[in-house]
Amino acid sequence: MNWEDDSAPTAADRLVGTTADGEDQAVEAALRPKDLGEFVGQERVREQLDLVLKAARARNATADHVLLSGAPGLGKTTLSMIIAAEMGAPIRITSGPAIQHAGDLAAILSSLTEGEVLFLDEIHRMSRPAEEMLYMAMEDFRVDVIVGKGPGATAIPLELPPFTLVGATTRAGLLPPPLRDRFGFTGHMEFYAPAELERVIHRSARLLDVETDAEGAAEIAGRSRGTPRIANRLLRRVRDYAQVKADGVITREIAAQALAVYEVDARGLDRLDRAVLTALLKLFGGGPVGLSTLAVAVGEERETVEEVAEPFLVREGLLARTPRGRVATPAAWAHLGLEAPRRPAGGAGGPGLFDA
Ligand SMILES: Nc1ncnc2c1ncn2[C@@H]1O[C@H](COP(=O)(O)OP(=O)(O)OP(=O)(O)O)[C@@H](O)[C@H]1O
Repeated sequence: MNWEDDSAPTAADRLVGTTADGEDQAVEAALRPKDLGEFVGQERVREQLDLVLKAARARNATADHVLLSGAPGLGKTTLSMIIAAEMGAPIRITSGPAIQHAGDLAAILSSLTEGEVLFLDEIHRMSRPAEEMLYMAMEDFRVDVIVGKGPGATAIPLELPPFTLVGATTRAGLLPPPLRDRFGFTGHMEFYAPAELERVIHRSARLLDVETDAEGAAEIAGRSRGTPRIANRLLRRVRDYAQVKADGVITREIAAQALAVYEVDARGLDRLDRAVLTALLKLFGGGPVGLSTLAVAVGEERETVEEVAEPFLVREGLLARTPRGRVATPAAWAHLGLEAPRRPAGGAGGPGLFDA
């Protein structure tokens, strides 16, 4: 396999992408943990949430509104379903972008039943008027429905049954403070440690009826970028490989071979990530180089490099964004098996950013 193939890498349909495609959605439903006990990792959020829910149950009350923040695929939807299950309540699922008008939200809110959980994904992308309606609904369980237009418009108050709003966002910082303050509990979801992802993989393998040994699960976990959604997706691709090329059992060797075919390397970098790093190292000597130049070099849009490839490379400590441009770290050279050039200390170009 040739990682440095010339053809342009593409961001579409990434095996290590964080959004769920059609296949993911179908399988994810079957793989979702059903209660807090089954939910792997996120110890602090789980423990705090457990208290919130137990206390609400003891008071025979509806649970406080919950805000879950964190990257896609870390389990926010799963946790909202668990909250409903633990409260013995039904759940309604919608998302910020689906609520364009305050009327859309009023229709949903007015049809909720007592104690129901309303899961609002991407809550930071809701329209302003809907957001303002939500303030009152969360606090007073009441909305004002505006009837008519202009000077003749009247507000008709509508009582709502008590409900629990579970808001999810990848960008907690984008939420206006009045909205953030109305949540009784905020849980921040962290990326998962490899050992936690191994547990996710063993659990999913059991549910999918695939035999996986400890080392096989560890190999997949190490390439899953701290994200259960990616771990589950890689597991399914490795399962295919194990069935077609071997006896169906996932070992370290089989997992490594399978993921080499899919171009996901030992650290979870895919073709696009590697193309960006390779260009940075080989064409620009490790940088600094401007984002636009780097994007042209890999034949991608600026936004793709900045929003799709870079966040993980930065998180992994392979690339740094500096005021002078993108710079590779020593770990990047080591990861691609290349030797960093020695820069003359204090020479013409000034001292290298990572000179000893
Ligand atoms: N803690 C966990 N334990 C076991 N499986 C998990 C855990 N968290 C997530 N998963 C699995 O990962 C997949 C994605 O989870 P989920 O849909 O809840 O993520 P999300 O954070 O809501 O993503 P998005 O922001 O894209 O909606 C699901 O199949 C779920 O079963």
